[in-house]
Amino acid sequence: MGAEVVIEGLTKSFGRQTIWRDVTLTLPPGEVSAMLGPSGTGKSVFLKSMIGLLKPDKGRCVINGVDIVTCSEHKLYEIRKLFGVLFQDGALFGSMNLYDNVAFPLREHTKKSESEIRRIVGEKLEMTGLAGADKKLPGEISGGMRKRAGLARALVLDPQIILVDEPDSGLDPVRTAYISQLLIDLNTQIDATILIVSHNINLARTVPDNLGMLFRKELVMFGPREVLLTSDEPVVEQFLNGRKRGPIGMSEEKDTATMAREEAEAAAGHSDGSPDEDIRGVVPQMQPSPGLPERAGARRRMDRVMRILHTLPANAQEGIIESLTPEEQRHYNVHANPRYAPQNPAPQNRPGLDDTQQIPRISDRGPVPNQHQGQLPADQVARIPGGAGEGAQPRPGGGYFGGGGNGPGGA
Ligand SMILES: Nc1ncnc2c1ncn2[C@@H]1O[C@H](COP(=O)(O)OP(=O)(O)OP(=O)(O)O)[C@@H](O)[C@H]1O
Repeated sequence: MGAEVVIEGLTKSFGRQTIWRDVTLTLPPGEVSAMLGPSGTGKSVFLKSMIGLLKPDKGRCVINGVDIVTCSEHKLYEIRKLFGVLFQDGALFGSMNLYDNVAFPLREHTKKSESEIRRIVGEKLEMTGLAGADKKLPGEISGGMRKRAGLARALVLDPQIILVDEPDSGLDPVRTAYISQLLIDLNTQIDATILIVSHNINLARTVPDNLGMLFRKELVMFGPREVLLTSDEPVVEQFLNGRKRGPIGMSEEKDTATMAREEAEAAAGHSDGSPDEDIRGVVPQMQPSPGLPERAGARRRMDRVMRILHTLPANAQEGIIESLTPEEQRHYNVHANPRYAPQNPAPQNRPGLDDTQQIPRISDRGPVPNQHQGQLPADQVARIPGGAGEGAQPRPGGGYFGGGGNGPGGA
């Protein structure tokens, strides 16, 4: 399983310019997380800080018990070997063919024989769909292939943590879907902890287990995907819907007067070309390709999220319970909230829910209640079995759920 990354109070400035401050989050081991944020909010700086390429001003970033902010150069060198990084452009050496590019970290960092290197490189090229392209130069292949070659190279040292900087940059939506699938498949196969930085809405909605967002030099939120996907936080809502109206402006943020004017114009019927439909709500997550086993990270995440369910905003709780199959609802001893079902005239059929459990999408229900204020009333809170004692049940795949668990800020 991949390594857990615990980040506490991380702050980074360049001179007098603070990029972000007091970022605290935990990347759960073996899960896929994504960090969103408008351009220039410091997402790439965040990735570089995580591998020690940039030094934060304060805070901690702890991996396998080592705080990479304060550790020695030697320790940092060792910790970096746990990482595989896919930079935006693949960062391939232009004069080397794909084989040599992918073999490079093995030749640099290990004493493996050329025959062993050939085996590993062949395996990684195969995994990334590049078998047969090993003799090509980076300049001779498409942007999508360069990304996959960069990913193959990021995999050769068997990383426990994979950082991916904007996997969709320069790619069309179809190639973006393929690279997204590849990331989910890799997570299934090697169970590494993955952090993706992106501003692609579709990728954000369908790929990661956990979602976070940087804005105004702060981490707006970080937690299970359902929290962000059902949030009515204005900046999150604007971002997920790709709207001009909202706090994010052309050069990062707008003043209150501009926002008020835009609201008034919209209320008066002015269209700024933004989509009308509110796409908030939990959509199904991308599954591993057919033929691959169940994703262990997804199974662990489900157990983890069900342990912290009662701490999450009401809409997120609802989205999570709705996305469970009836068997899973029974297993976790939760049920979809019946408040909405009878009032829904034409519920969309959801796989895994019987007629009485059909619940309208959040966007079908009119205004979303503010989920950041308080908790659900006690009678509406999902009942979660307690610790490993009473109520704990064996899972089909082994192990028990209950006990422990992070707060919502810790994903
Ligand atoms: N080495 C550096 N020295 C000084 N400033 C820097 C350095 N690297 C990044 N910055 C500044 O940090 C800010 C955040 O940059 P960063 O590239 O992390 O943003 P981003 O969120 O990844 O943007 P995008 O989505 O457009 O890639 C920018 O204002 C940038 O100019």
